[in-house]
Amino acid sequence: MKANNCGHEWIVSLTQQEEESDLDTSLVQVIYDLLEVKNFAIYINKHFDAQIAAQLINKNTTLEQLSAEESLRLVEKLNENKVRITKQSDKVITYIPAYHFGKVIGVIIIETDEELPDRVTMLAVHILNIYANHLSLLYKSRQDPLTELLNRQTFDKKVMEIVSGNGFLEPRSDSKDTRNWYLAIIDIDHFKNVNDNFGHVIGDEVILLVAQLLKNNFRLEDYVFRYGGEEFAVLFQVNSEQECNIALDRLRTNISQYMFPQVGHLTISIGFLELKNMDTVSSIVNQADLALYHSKNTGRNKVTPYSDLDVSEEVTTDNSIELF
Ligand SMILES: Nc1nc2c(ncn2[C@@H]2O[C@H](COP(=O)(O)OP(=O)(O)OP(=O)(O)O)[C@@H](O)[C@H]2O)c(=O)[nH]1
Repeated sequence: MKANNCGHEWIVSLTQQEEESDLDTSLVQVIYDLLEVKNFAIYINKHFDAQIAAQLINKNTTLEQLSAEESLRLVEKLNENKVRITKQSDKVITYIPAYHFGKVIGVIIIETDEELPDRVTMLAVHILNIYANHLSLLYKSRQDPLTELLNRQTFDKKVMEIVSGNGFLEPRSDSKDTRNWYLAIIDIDHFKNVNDNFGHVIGDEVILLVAQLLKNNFRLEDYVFRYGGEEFAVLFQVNSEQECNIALDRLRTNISQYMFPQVGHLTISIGFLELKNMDTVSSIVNQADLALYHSKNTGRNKVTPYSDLDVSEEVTTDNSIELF
């Protein structure tokens, strides 16, 4: 895709993307067209969070890949300089930062024989700005407005991406061992009483506080969703079902000990399962749901693994039935 001098076609190509992965593909193509060299690597922090390492967008780069620590350090360094150029033997390395609201959220590293013309560097800066703005819009469209957790539409997509092995969610980079993906469905117990006794505004505040407690109890790279009104879902990686049970039980205890303003103490019920050998989002959710119902039906304030259920009578054979 060639562009005229102002890069109009490139801007159109970036801003028409509705999926993050398509936006990334478009950025890689645009940068390639602009530079006319293949020796570049694009690192972007998709979480807009300085504590999380920027991830490599063009995985087939010919440049040596940075570790998480190196990319964190590089992004931090670029906060002090706009574009940075270094010379290494006969190579020129150009670092072009990607900004979002004044914060560096990523970088393009380019290796060339000669210094890049100023016009090319400036166009790359502008393209990265447009990319970052569009990325942030897509990011916001995936969030629930009250809690800023990921929304239900994003949940379906992410589960599908995990079980289809499309690699949208990568294995945790700091672990050598194999971690598996788990889904937990979490529901506030007797939440109707909160609304009835304290009103919907306090009810909303409770939902917001539970959302924050959930976020605090999981890692930044885990995915926490507002699944429905007072229902939440979490996709996260751990080594074993036992480890998963311990983590979720810790969350259950933390919430039961938390003093909600005006309302006092509340509890949550949880059902969870490992994501494996399952093909539809609804079958996965149905199973997590059955485990959650078990927690509800056996006294609430509990964590139930789906694998603990005697499912012979309970599992529906019709995957189209949503139990939520
Ligand atoms: N304030 C507020 N309430 C909501 C929201 N979404 C759903 N609800 C309320 O959440 C309540 C859910 O009630 P139920 O499904 O009966 O469940 P529960 O009272 O939590 O009881 P158990 O789940 O059986 O422990 C209903 O009263 C809904 O109106 C929301 O966004 N804000």
